[in-house]
Amino acid sequence: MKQYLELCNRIIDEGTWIENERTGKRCLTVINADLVYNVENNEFPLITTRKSFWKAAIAEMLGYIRGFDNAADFRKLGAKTWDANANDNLAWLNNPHRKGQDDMGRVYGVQGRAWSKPDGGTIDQLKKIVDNLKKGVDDRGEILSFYNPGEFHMGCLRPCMHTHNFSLLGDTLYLNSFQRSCDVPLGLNFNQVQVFTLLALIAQITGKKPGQAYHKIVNAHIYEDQLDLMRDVQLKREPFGPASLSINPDIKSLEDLETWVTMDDFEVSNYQHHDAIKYPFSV
Ligand SMILES: Nc1nc(=O)c2c([nH]1)NC[C@@H]1CN(c3ccc(C(=O)N[C@@H](CCC(=O)O)C(=O)O)cc3)CN21
Ligand SMILES: O=c1ccn([C@H]2C[C@H](O)[C@@H](COP(=O)(O)O)O2)c(=O)[nH]1
Repeated sequence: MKQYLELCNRIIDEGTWIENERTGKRCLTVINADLVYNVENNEFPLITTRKSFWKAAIAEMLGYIRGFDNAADFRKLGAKTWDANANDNLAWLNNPHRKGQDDMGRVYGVQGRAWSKPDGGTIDQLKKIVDNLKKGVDDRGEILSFYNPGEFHMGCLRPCMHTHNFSLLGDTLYLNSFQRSCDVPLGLNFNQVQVFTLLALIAQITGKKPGQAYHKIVNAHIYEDQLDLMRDVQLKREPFGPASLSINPDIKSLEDLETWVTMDDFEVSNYQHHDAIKYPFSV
């Protein structure tokens, strides 16, 4: 929580106003932030200075693991987060690659599970990583990358958290996650939960101990219409202590994650929080 608050304060104290053409809004922006999550001790990085809808964040991550390309599938799991980007963005609505209502195109999980090879067929990056880690192998390239510039024109949004790089030291699993662009009031609240949970889940299904997760953010911003709520409401509140996450121990394989897992398989304890804040969302 401390590192989140420090980043928010840093943006407010030192940020530069930058025009953003895609959304038509100005963003108060800083470059580079490094966050660390202690998965080993189960210090779940939930924001306490407002209510965090952590189940939707995990649902979104599970949808990426499953390779979803449709906002309706995310909704069924419990995340409404892709509705606007799939259905309310004019550039995407007019894109000939859009397959209809709720289609997101070739984004995130599609790249992670079915990256198109120029010579035909697809690559399942996540399955390769899980198979290797299960065998105790780290080939120094255990990388899940959603960033495929050759297919940006076939998706509704370029991935923000675009690369997850796993490492094994003995039987401890580490994760470095890279994010190019971060909506700190809305997106980061979710992304922190996702980085933590991704390491916890992959460690669980590969039989490894989770260590630390390192989260690198390049462009960290607050949109102009979010600034007052962040500065005058959220940052005026006193944070509470950390929560912890429990994951159903029956989840033992990638196939389990792909088939029967729901949000009922995740529970949070000791989550004390202030009231929800409704931040404006920019499409
Ligand atoms: N401008 C922008 N910010 C983002 O954070 C973002 C995008 N666009 N586009 C792609 C995804 C979608 N994400 C989202 C979308 C919506 C919420 C959101 O509305 N959160 C609310 C309510 C959540 C709920 O009720 O489930 C929140 O209070 O956290 C969060 C992240 C993160 N990403
Ligand atoms: O997981 C996510 C996904 C998206 N965001 C934010 C970051 C930006 O505010 C927008 C994406 O806009 P770009 O113009 O493509 O950078 O979505 C996030 O914080 N986390």
